Amino acid sequence: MRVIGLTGGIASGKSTAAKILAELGAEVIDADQLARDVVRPGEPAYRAIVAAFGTDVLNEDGTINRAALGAIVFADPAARRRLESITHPAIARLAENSLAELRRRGTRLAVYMAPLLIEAGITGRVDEVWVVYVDSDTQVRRLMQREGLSAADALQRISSQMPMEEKRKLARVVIDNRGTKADLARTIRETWEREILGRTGD
Ligand SMILES: CC(C)(COP(=O)(O)OP(=O)(O)OC[C@H]1O[C@@H](n2cnc3c(N)ncnc32)[C@H](O)[C@@H]1O)[C@@H](O)C(=O)NCCC(=O)NCCS
Ligand SMILES: Nc1ncnc2c1ncn2[C@@H]1O[C@H](COP(=O)(O)OP(=O)(O)OP(=O)(O)O)[C@@H](O)[C@H]1O
Repeated sequence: MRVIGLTGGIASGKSTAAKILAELGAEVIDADQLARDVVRPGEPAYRAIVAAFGTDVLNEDGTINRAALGAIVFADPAARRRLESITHPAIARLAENSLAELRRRGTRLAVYMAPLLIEAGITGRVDEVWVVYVDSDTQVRRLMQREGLSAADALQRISSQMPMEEKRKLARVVIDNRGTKADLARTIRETWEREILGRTGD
């Protein structure tokens, strides 16, 4: 099974790109979804978060208040690293399980979509890295639009990740998402034809 690690900055268009890849036939594993799964009440990571950050980061129903936790960790790198030290090992375990299950089913092509693929040092677990790229003005604009954040908050989130210009240097494939969504769909179809259909002998 070939495993593509799909990454890029926050709001670069990874989820949009992954949806198109899934339509073309790839099996997609989404690290952001795994990050939600590992912090469900009752999970070890949930208990560790409450021990580290207190009950202020909980909703009334006991689930994690993601906006409250996000406000803490995106403003404080030490707190963010603390949260990552709790969640990342659990996310990595679930990702390995999902990949193993896909292998058992005889899947040919899997996409592991992870915003922190490079920062978390897990590029070694995928066969190649694809980066979805946008310039920083576009990134800030789309992030503000999607989350209803101020420019300052959007920039704070972006600066908690490796700069896109550095990420793109580490990629086998750079998917340019500065254009429209239709442009993105066309770029991905072309990439699929070149990188997937064109390399079936691998
Ligand atoms: C901080 C949290 C609670 C915010 O939740 P929220 O629902 O607002 O955002 P969501 O999880 O959908 O993430 C949105 C985007 O934020 C960025 N992001 C998330 N966590 C981080 C982080 N630790 N460092 C830098 N960027 C991050 C990613 O680009 C991600 O796609 C949540 O992101 C979280 O638990 N993060 C820690 C786990 C993690 O590292 N997740 C990334 C996937 S490996
Ligand atoms: N080419 C495009 N033109 C206009 N808007 C776009 C384009 N591509 C994506 N978007 C929008 O930009 C936002 C970010 O895209 P998306 O959610 O796919 O990014 P992401 O990289 O998965 O983000 P995150 O890291 O936060 O999970 C979304 O609101 C999406 O609809």
